[in-house]
Amino acid sequence: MKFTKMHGLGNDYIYINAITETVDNPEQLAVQMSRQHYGIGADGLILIRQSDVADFMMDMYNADGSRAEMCGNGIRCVAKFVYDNKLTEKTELLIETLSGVKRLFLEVEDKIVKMVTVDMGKPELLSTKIPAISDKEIIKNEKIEIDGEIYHITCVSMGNPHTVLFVEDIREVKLEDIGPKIEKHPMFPKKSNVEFVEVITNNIIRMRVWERGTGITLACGTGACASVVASIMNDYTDRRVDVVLDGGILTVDWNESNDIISMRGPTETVFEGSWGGL
Ligand SMILES: N[C@@H](CCC[C@H](N)C(=O)O)C(=O)O
Repeated sequence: MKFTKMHGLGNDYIYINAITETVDNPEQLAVQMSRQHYGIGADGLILIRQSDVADFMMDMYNADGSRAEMCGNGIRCVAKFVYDNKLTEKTELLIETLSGVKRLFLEVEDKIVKMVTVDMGKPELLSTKIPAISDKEIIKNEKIEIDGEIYHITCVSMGNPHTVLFVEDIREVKLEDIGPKIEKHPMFPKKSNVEFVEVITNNIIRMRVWERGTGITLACGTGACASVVASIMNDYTDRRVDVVLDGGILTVDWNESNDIISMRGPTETVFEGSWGGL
């Protein structure tokens, strides 16, 4: 089976053209391929499938084999994959996900994809839709207690669930300790991605992420968008923000007139290979 390893700001996935390759058990394959030392090593697996309603479909699995509704960096890499592999010549594409169809724009110079922007759609703020169990309709700067400590959370869905926490100094956050406790907190029936954010200016935030189903990653596109939405909701930033992640910078814009979020950033192909049959 042919695969391609790609990343967006170090958020790395294994990409398979499932239009031509048969993948029987994607959940199990995601676990096997994503493992360091015994597999390829990645944050998860992304299958590119045919779509009845868009140009292509993205089918995404985290490193633990769980399926996710949306992946912001992954979908930008899917756009580069289909262009580079000549599955399309379009530089404006529609890609179906489990959270709807997204529009993508490729910036191409001399046939080389430089940057990819994705229209991520509208954020969902209703707690019932995130989903999060709460007596509040919108969870904005609400308290939760974990191990006797009080944390303030803001919850946003970008098709997938996110919990954002603002901190004074991001270097002091013990992500590997607190991340999984929030991810698996009983208030989140589908678990949650977790973002810690330090506001630098009203146009720059620093963010680190604990991803549902994967753990610490170098970047998260949906997480960057959720963090910008939470920053605006809490009056910390303007609507166009550079999000500084461990792996690089994503530019996120929450359009005031149509409520749509766009996200722009780089994508890279690392290598190609074949899996199995040895
Ligand atoms: N890294 C992704 C998000 C991947 C899915 C996430 N872990 C989930 O389970 O919701 C991104 O760039 O958005």
